[in-house]
Amino acid sequence: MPVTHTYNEEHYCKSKRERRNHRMKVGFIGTGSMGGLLIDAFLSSGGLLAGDVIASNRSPQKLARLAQLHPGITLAESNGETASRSDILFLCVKPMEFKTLTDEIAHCLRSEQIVVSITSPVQIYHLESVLPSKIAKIIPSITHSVYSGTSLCVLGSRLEADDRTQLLKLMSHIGTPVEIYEHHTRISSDFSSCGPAFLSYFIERWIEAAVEATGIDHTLAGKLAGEMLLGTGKLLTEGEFTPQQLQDRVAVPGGITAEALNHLRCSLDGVFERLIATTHKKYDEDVAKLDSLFGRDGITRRK
Ligand SMILES: NC(=O)C1=CN([C@@H]2O[C@H](COP(=O)(O)OP(=O)(O)OC[C@H]3O[C@@H](n4cnc5c(N)ncnc54)[C@H](O)[C@@H]3O)[C@@H](O)[C@H]2O)C=CC1
Ligand SMILES: O=C(O)[C@@H]1CCC=N1
Repeated sequence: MPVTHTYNEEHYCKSKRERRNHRMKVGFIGTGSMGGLLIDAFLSSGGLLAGDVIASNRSPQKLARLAQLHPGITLAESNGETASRSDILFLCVKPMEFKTLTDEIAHCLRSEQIVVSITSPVQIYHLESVLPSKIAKIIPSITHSVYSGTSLCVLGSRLEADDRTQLLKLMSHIGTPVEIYEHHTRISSDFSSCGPAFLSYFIERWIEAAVEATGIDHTLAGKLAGEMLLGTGKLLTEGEFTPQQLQDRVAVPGGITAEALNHLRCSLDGVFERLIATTHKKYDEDVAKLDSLFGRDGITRRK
């Protein structure tokens, strides 16, 4: 998307006092599934007001729909406009779309702005090598649409203590921000971001088997499973149970749960090792492609 506007930068050159009073503008480039969900969640949670949000997207139809849902947000005419007017800028496009986007917006960004990638394989070093701004990676989760789950935060070298506070405070409106090492991004997002899909698959197969074996109503089984997951989640967080403690508590020795757990132990042997190998293989492939797109030469990769 070409930059079609030149901006009056006066807004960004205010005195410190004026800047303190200035409401933060948060930009979103890419308003698809995740960008749209983040905007919805920030606005409905009260974390942001519509006037704080500026957004752009490759397809204008999605932007128009967003504006209908959230009157008062600013629809930028270009990614350059979103970039230049944001204090915090979320890049919500897919990994292989990052290089084209950063090429487009690099000249619109400044050193005091914070740019956040929401996708796991894009590394802090990729973005620090091509953008002048402070860089963070925050991997969100679909669970944020119900103000739940963890957002995984990796903070780049240019962020200062105030930036960290500001980002964590913003994310705390829609979930629980957790700082992680960048080299644990993949395994952490296996749980927090992919987990809802993995567990839903497990539940779906269980429900299908239950319907087939017993004729229980599908919707009822879904309700039982969902409520059970919610309660289990609460016990593992607020209830301070460990997974092992929960099993011990439910599985009476010699009882039905204990017998079924023995079956699961055998049947699931190796499943999670293979799951982790699968996500990490795909991640490594994506990082390698991004290294090539961003020009690996000259980039110092931090482990
Ligand atoms: N789905 C999930 O639960 C999670 C997804 N993510 C990550 O979020 C990223 C985005 O995923 P989705 O939102 O599902 O993808 P999506 O395809 O629904 O949304 C991407 C949006 O970006 C727009 N776009 C692409 N290039 C653009 C450009 N140059 N300028 C402006 N707009 C552009 C597209 O038109 C589209 O609307 C992915 O990298 C994914 O890994 C991260 C955490 C969780
Ligand atoms: O980039 C990622 O790792 C996220 C997690 C779920 C989908 N995409």
